[in-house]
Amino acid sequence: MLKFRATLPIATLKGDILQILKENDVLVVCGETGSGKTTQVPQFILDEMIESGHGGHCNIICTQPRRIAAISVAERVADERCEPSPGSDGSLIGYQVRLDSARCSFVHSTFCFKVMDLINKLLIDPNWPSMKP
Ligand SMILES: Nc1ncnc2c1ncn2[C@@H]1O[C@H](COP(=O)(O)OP(=O)(O)OP(=O)(O)O)[C@@H](O)[C@H]1O
Repeated sequence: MLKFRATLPIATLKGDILQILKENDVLVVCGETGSGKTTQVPQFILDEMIESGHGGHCNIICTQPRRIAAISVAERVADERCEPSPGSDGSLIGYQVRLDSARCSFVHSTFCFKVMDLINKLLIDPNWPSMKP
């Protein structure tokens, strides 16, 4: 999996992406379909936060247009990281699609949401997700 990830076009841009994110609040990434935007960019950020000792404060939300895509991306990222299924004990990855939630109670790292569900959640609680110490 690590070798596969390194072959994706976006892999060569990891350093640039992280550097730009340090200096800016917003980064727009455009690339060919399958180049790794969805599965890799959240992992670049997550790994950087873990390596710098801030993994516990890291909260990444990855929205997807469809329910099946949200679940599939979460499962794919968990596979790539050799982690248990999304939402299982010890997995850093979770997803939420309407009432279908696979999310660890103690880790808040990467969530794949159907985009409308995220908007609804934020309309109910603009402070969501709250950072945990
Ligand atoms: N569920 C999966 N099963 C197998 N391979 C996958 C899966 N999801 C992604 N991949 C592989 O990972 C690569 C990167 O996928 P990713 O979804 O990150 O690309 P993307 O740039 O976000 O594409 P898109 O613009 O279509 O959303 C794909 O080219 C594919 O080879």
